[in-house]
Amino acid sequence: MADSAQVPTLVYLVTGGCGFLGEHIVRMLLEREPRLRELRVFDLHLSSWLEELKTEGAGPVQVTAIQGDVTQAHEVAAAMAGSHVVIHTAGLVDVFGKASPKTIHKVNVQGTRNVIDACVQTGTRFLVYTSSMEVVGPNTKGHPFYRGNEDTPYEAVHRHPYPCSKALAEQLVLEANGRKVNGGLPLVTCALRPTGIYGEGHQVMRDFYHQGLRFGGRLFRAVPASVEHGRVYVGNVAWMHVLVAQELEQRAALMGGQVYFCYDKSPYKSYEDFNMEFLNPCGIRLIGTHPLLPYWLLALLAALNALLQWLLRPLVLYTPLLNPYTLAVANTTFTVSTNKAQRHFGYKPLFSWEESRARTIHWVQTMEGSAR
Ligand SMILES: NC(=O)C1=CN([C@@H]2O[C@H](COP(=O)(O)OP(=O)(O)OC[C@H]3O[C@@H](n4cnc5c(N)ncnc54)[C@H](O)[C@@H]3O)[C@@H](O)[C@H]2O)C=CC1
Ligand SMILES: CC(C)CCC[C@@H](C)[C@H]1CC[C@H]2[C@@H]3[C@H](O)CC4=CC(=O)CC[C@]4(C)[C@H]3CC[C@]12C
Repeated sequence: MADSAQVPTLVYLVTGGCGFLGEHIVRMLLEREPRLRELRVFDLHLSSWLEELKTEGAGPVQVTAIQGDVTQAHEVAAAMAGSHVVIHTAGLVDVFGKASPKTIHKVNVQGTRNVIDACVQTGTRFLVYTSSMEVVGPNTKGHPFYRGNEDTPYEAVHRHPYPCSKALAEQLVLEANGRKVNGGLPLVTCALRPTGIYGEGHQVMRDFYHQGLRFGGRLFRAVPASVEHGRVYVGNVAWMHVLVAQELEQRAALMGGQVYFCYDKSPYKSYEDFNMEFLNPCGIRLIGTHPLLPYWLLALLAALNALLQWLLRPLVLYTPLLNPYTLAVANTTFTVSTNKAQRHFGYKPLFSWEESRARTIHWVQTMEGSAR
């Protein structure tokens, strides 16, 4: 990438740029990448905020909205022609059985293959991939991953289509590092592994909030408070993507082919206790210091939900929050403690825990249908 502090020259493409994380990446790039000339936002479904951004919020940067499908190689290649950096965040995030395993594989694995091939074909040299903590675990055996880092040994065994697809896609991205792209220069790739992301726009948080409202401002504890979950604020995940994209050229030898967990100063808590950091100030209480139902009963209900999903599939899509996979993930400690991103490219969280919390609470309070 040419160093051009004065004249913006760079063209970025963000796949999945209209999603929860994608929107934050798009806005962060506009705020924090002064070398940006054009920002291409590629997504299956284009959002209305993009139109507003194009007309008002982008300053001198040209924002180009591209409605496209990562599973269609020609669409990806056409969108990518002439771009310098790709942030590939598009993906099918489904642990509830909304999509078939085949579709999840197609979008997450074939889609990623198409992005890599398009880099090679069009001569795009820098690829940042949004992977996931799920590539590591929790594994099917429920082994805890406690304050682990990128080098912590862990038996990564997956059966669920989502983590399987993310693991395969990440592998493709890492193996592509060093491949010659059109023009003869090497591709530089990197994968970021967020833990559970939270913040403005988080759909699962929205669901929990509305469920709490339906139950008269109450949620019932389902997971022991002792099970810790790694969580990271969406603004910090977006900032990490932008920083990696900015540093990949200068530090290609160090960063190329590497994985980085996304982390910040969010506290380690159980999934539910963490959510209460935001939902409590919005009028929702978590009932019980221990799970109200014993684990065996929850496991039975989860299995029943899975059976119902299968039986009802020809008639209706039944996708409850509780299924054997979500129960297992929610009940397994998975926390990260690392400074690899700081050592390799100087990452420091842009948002403190207090700011991340305040922003998320504000979002819940102003959400459509909120109690205020
Ligand atoms: N939400 C979370 O807690 C975590 C998410 N991730 C990863 O972060 C990425 C973004 O996730 P979220 O923003 O949470 O999900 P999201 O569902 O809000 O965003 C994904 C975006 O990709 C787009 N997309 C889906 N299929 C597409 C296709 N075939 N072609 C083009 N665009 C397509 C969707 O329209 C959507 O805008 C995903 O790759 C996910 O695996 C990783 C760790 C945690
Ligand atoms: C009622 C149940 C007992 C509790 C339900 C909570 C679950 C819906 C969520 C608990 C842990 C979440 C996952 C975790 O944060 C890791 C993830 C990483 C990703 O890349 C995608 C999302 C997710 C799988 C996330 C999904 C919801 C949970 C399973």
